[in-house]
Amino acid sequence: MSLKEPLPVAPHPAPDAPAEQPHRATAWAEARAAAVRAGTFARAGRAPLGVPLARALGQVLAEPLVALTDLPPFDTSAMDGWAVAGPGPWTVREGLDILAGQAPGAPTADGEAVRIATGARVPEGTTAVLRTEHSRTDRTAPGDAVLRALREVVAGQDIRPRGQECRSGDELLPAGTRVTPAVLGLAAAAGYDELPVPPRPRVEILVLGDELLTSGLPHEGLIRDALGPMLGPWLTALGADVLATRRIGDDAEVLYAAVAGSAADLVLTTGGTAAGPVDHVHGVLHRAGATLLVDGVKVRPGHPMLLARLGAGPARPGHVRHLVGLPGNPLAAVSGLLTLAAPLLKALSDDRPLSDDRPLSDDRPLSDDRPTSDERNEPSAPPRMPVRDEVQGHPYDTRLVPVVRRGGWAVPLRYHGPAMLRGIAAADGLAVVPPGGARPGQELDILDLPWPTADGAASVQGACFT
Ligand SMILES: Nc1nc2c(c(=O)[nH]1)N[C@H]1C(S)=C(S)[C@@H](COP(=O)(O)OP(=O)(O)OC[C@H]3O[C@@H](n4cnc5c(N)ncnc54)[C@H](O)[C@@H]3O)O[C@H]1N2
Ligand code: MOO
Repeated sequence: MSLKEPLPVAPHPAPDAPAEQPHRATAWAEARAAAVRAGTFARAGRAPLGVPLARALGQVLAEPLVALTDLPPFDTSAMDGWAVAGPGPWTVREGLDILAGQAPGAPTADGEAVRIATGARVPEGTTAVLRTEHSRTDRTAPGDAVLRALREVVAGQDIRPRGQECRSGDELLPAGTRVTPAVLGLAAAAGYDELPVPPRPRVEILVLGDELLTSGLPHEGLIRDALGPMLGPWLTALGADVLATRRIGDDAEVLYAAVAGSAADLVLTTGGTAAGPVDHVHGVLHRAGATLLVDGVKVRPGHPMLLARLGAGPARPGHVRHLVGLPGNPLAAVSGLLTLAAPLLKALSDDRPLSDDRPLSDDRPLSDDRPTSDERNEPSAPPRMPVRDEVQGHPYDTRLVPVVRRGGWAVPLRYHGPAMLRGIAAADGLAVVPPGGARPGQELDILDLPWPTADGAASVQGACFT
């Protein structure tokens, strides 16, 4: 594979270009759609994973739950009492009590009765179970007794016949069912040790930058890594399995080896997306034979973000891997996370069956904007809210602005600069501000954060508003 020609964007304006020229980066909504396409494409090659019952809770069934046995698996006594054969009174077969979990007892002959416990296998020849409290035994001689019924006995009473609930091979639940505690119980009863669930997307985070410290205070030009501690938990909250967060520095060789050797479905890099002397992401992608699907997005902050398809990597032949390059500025990285990584991961872990109305591809021309039915509802429409205050817009690009929800309004927060996290840390979501800005009262899409927010109440305290 090679870099796509022509590139869909020119991320860096020519030196003599006037400021604020519309660049050829991908429009924000189209970039999200491209990320969905990438996730959907990668999903097609993923086989369900068998996980032990205890780990399946909360996931969805990747395949229908088909009974592996008849339920009940044998004719079962529903009560403690007597297995009887034919009409009474019955001769009691002493010393042959049948308990649950035992091998089948000897067949009962017409006119015989044998003691039986709830859940025990009903012996062949049994025509009914007589509850203890509906019976009387009269001793006729030492070791001999006769059993009499105190009520009418109906054939088959208190016997749960084999297969009453299901036959082996019956579909008990359809694919896509959420695994609840009750589903775990049913699955265990039906013979399952493991359940087939969609594999969680595996993500590896590569944090670039020689200037980053992992502890202590900034000093001598060095700053704290704000993205390493943030991205892993954020991706986990999005349902990903985070394999590792690795600090790579600004070493192109180490970055190449990490990208080429990653077994993850999604490699997420931070920093190094621009054109500075140590911004190695583009060079490494080129060397790795990656296909750039999105190279720059018309969004502020975060416009140098990118999405690429990588070669298969070490995990298995045909493994579809992608890389999302997040810009280094921390709020720009959040923007890339919500624009590219989150929709890709959502599509990758979507548990609805794939449609077959059009061959899947993650790099069909941007001009082909007819959605497949897999994409039709994706990314799912975010909630909308009126914005309380005027929000300044970018002339050509979408803006993502941290907001709190307060009294039915989205209230924009200060400290929304590309390098700042103070706004997003107090926010309930990010408002999507169209090019040109928004008037007070204008309805805006709000991107939710993948954790419970206080919907204003707690976040407002100490937050600074524009
Ligand atoms: N000539 C150009 N320069 C820049 C452009 C451009 O289009 N042309 N875009 C600017 C924009 S916008 C952004 S955003 C950044 C993106 O830069 P990179 O992705 O290459 O990121 P870095 O240069 O590595 O870092 C940028 C900035 O962020 C700080 N940083 C990086 N990683 C972390 C981290 N883990 N935690 C905290 N802070 C981090 C880094 O120290 C820099 O200050 O490029 C502009 N330049
Ligand atoms: O991505 Mo940058 O300024 O747009 O932070």
